[in-house]
Amino acid sequence: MSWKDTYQTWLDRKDLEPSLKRQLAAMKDEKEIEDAFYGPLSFGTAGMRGLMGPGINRMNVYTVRQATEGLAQFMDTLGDEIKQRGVAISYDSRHNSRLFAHDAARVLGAHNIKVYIYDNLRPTPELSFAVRYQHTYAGIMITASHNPKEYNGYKIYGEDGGQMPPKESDLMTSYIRKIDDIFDIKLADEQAMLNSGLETIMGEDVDAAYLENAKKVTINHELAKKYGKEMKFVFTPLCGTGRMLGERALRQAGFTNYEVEPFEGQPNGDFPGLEHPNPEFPEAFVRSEKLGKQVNADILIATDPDADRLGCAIRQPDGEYLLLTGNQIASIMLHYILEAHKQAGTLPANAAAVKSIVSTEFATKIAADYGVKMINVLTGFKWIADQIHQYETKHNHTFMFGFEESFGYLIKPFVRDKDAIQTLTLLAEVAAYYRSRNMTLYDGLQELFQKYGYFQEKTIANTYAGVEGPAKIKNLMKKFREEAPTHFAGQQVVVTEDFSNNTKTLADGTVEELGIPESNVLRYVLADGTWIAIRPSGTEPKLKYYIGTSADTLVGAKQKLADFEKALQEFAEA
Ligand SMILES: O=P([O-])(O)O[C@H]1O[C@H](COP(=O)(O)O)[C@@H](O)[C@H](O)[C@H]1O
Ligand SMILES: [Mg+2]
Repeated sequence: MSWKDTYQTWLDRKDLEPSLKRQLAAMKDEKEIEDAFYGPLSFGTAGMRGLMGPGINRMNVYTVRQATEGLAQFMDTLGDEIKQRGVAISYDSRHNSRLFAHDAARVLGAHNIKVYIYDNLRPTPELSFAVRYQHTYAGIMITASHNPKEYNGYKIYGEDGGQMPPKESDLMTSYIRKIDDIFDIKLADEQAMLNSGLETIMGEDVDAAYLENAKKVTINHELAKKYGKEMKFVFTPLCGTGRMLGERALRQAGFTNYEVEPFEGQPNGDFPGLEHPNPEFPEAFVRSEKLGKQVNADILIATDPDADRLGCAIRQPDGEYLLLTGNQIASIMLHYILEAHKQAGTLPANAAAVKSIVSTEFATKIAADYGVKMINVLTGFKWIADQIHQYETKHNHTFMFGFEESFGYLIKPFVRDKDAIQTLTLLAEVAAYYRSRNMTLYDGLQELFQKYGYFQEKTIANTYAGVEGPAKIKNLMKKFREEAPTHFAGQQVVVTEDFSNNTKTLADGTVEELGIPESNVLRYVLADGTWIAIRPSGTEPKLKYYIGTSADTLVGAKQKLADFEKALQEFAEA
């Protein structure tokens, strides 16, 4: 069916959900209509994500029901035991998240599949936790994470509590694609589901169980006791889900000297004043910085709307706040975890940490210093969860920490996705650790730079929206592959890794295998150790460039980063 035909079938539906009907009637721009109807939403790095509105390439009740119907039909083939184990569901503060979550519950109910759903919004990591806690077969999280307010999304989890890896999500997609009439998906009555016990509401019971597990994050209880009250934080959950669990976790860990940014402490799907409610961006700290200066806070901490990402700004000697990168936050935390365990004599001999291939080598160097193995995986926290699963089955490593440059970290594996709630308490402990040494987090970072080298990284994400977007991104990837650069800013490319065909090509032409699942990623290693990676985002219409470099001085490293960025842009635009 052409996009025009699909559009017509939507126009013809008399019973279309009223708000979608109004929006459809108001759509006049042909490009916009084509974009909404040209093809179905795909499953990317973190499930399905897109603009809300009418159309098959949009998040709305019909596409949510369709995705859930695919999951339900797949679970039908697995038998009653799996269906009784059921599916856990959570949702964030976005518009329609609650509605989509309950619609998903009703679709599952129509297939006689058990549902566990939260009584109110809850963070993504608590959904991952619920899958494991309730032993469900799958999980659904309704969120578009840190995307602008017009977006929503659908993350799907497997029974280990990790987001579904591509093999399973491709299988799911094949079931979803087989559904021809998205307007004819059966919905059960939720009251009847509740009465019969097919649906269970989760709330304080699961929160309490999560918080009990969260106690394991603390390594040195003395630090919070001695220094917890001396340090001042500002915490902003950016109008999302992070506040309730975040505050409880912080308090139980002994950190009570904090303020919650009052406006952003309230869940609000409009995210007023936050075009991107993303702790990666300075705009996320505008309100908390103001409050921070008033109350003289040492640290500002922001969690994204589904509370899986965390960003932080630290007070510098001049009184201004410095926004740390995800790579820096991760490196500081990894160093603390390893150092604290070493001091306590509890660092396991088979300790391992996991990071994505586009994350900093600063952490690799720190891990090596403690004799800890660093394992690299593809982008997507599901790959970190997959490693943890492997360690458990093979008993070969003890998981110490996992992270991605995109502000995602996991400390204890009772959750199998990035977890900003755990991170909140650990970061507070790290700050207390430096306080115990009469230092700030800022001083701590400088100390690590001096010891391991001045590492600097940058992620550049260029947007290619609309119908032509995917082709533009594809052409740029093709250009890098076909006109393979030999140098960037005067440095020779000594290794070219193409993850799409599992090859690692050395300067002398020797080809080796990468041994990582295939993915559309290119990565270059230069003669001076700098690395550059390029990949299309799986969550937004963007092409992402990542650069990581290091030098003996901060100024030197920043200069190198700027030179490589310029060379990369010049090559892409030539
Ligand atoms: O958006 P979130 O916080 O759910 O995070 C999601 O997207 C990030 C960026 O992915 P991409 O570069 O493909 O856009 C991934 O690193 C992360 O694993 C995934 O859960
Ligand atoms: Mg998020």
